[in-house]
Amino acid sequence: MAERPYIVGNWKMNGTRAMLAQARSIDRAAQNLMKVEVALAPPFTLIHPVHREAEQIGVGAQDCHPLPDGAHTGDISASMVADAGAKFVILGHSERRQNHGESNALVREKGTAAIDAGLRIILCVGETEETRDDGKAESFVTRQFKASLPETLASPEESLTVAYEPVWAIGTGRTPTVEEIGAMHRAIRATLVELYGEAQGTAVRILYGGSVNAENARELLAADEVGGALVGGASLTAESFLGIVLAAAERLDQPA
Ligand SMILES: O=C(CO)COP(=O)(O)O
Repeated sequence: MAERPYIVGNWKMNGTRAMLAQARSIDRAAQNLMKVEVALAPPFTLIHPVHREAEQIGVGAQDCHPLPDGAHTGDISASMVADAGAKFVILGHSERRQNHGESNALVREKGTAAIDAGLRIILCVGETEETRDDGKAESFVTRQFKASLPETLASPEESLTVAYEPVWAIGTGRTPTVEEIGAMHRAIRATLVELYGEAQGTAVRILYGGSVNAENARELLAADEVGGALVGGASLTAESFLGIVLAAAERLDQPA
């Protein structure tokens, strides 16, 4: 695992101001676990309130529009989430690809807009169960990843995190094996090195996401090339999320 693991909670369409107590607890605990980088991506409505609570953890958005402003009712731009306190944005999540028909090309445009607005991006990729059963998971994800990335990235290490989230593992309680995760993460790593060279390509963190919880985190975080986790359901309470953060911290203390 990378030197400083990155554990990110994606609250999806969950959370009202009552959830701020969870964010506060997570932030306070993270202050004693500095060797793990902890972040939350609440819904748009809570970005600024969570930002105001957070002394230690990073705050991000779950999406942004590719344009900076204009007549786009109901949309939120990258500079708007940055203004609210977001430091990063999750892009290309499979729920957006499925529910909003987001193409690789649109994800790429959003990524470019986010970087221009000074945000880091967490770019999500992942195959469906059918694609995995066909034996095409790695080739699919590699192609999806290349086509979703912003065309140029001045500093991939600073601006990019990749999240491998198999669609069939999200919210299902099912996860790939450690070997399957390792194989996919090695394929993504090889693509990063091909695109950005050895030094930059090896410095980008690759997170695993999909049914990560406090019980399985230790095992999943031990897979090859896993630099942290993107967590959905188990990030909604401080107790379960901090269990994952602790697993990441303990993993660091063990020999490889
Ligand atoms: O989609 C996810 C995080 O972005 C994973 O969600 P779950 O952890 O609920 O499976």
